[in-house]
Amino acid sequence: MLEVKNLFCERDERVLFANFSFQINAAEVVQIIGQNGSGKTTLLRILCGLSDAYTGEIYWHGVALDDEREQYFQAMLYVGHLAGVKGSLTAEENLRWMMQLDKSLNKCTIAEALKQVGLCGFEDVPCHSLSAGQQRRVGLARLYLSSAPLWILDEPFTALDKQGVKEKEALIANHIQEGGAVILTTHHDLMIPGQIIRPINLDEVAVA
Ligand SMILES: Nc1ncnc2c1ncn2[C@@H]1O[C@H](COP(=O)(O)OP(=O)(O)OP(=O)(O)O)[C@@H](O)[C@H]1O
Repeated sequence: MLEVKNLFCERDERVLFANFSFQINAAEVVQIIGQNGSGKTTLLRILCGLSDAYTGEIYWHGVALDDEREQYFQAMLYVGHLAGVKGSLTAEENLRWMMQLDKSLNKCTIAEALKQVGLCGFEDVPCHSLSAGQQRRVGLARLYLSSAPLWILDEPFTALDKQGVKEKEALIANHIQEGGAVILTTHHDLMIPGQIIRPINLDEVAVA
C-alpha cells in the first residue's frame, strides 16, 4: 500500500533517521515507537504530506507520491496529536466543515459519528466549552466518517478515558478487518482484538 525507501531526515543538525525503509500493507497495523524526540510525529507528518523536511522516496501503490498526490490525499486520513477542532464552532459545525474539505468523510452521517463517540446532547455546544477528552472525541469522529483505506494517527488516545480507548481500538480492528491499514504512534499499550501489531522502533533506525 505505502512504501518508504531510504528516508533521511535531519532536525537541528541531529539525524532522526537515515536509510530508513519500510512498507505498510492492507490489513496491517504498524506502531511507530521510540523515545520522546525520536521523530515519530516528524515521520507521520512526512507520510501525510505536511512536511517536506526529508529526502528519500515514498510510493503509494507503487507510484511515487508526488505523481499521485490527489489520489493519495483521498485515500489517507491523518489525525494529528491535537484535537484539531475550532473552538468557536460546535461539534457538528466542525465535522461539517471537515467533510467539505475531505470527500472521503462519507461513511455515515455526522449525527451517527457523534453518537459513536458519545457526544449525543453535545452537538450544539461550541467546542471551547467541551472538555479536552470531548474535544478529542470530536476530532476522532472522523474515524467513523472516513472511508479512506489508510489511517495515519498521531497519539489518537490522548485525553480519552478507558472506555474511549477501548472503542477506538475496536474501531481500528474493524478498519483492519475491512482491509484498511493503520500507522500510528501511541505511548499506550495497544490492544487491537485479533490483530498482530508490527512495531517500528525509531530508536533503532536513528543515527548518532
Ligand atoms: N519544525 C521543526 N523544526 C525543527 N526541529 C523540529 C521541528 N519539529 C520537530 N523538531 C525536532 O525533531 C525532533 C523529533 O520531534 P518529534 O516531535 O518528531 O518527536 P516525537 O518522537 O514525536 O516525540 P514525542 O514522543 O515527545 O511526541 C525533536 O528533537 C524536535 O525538536
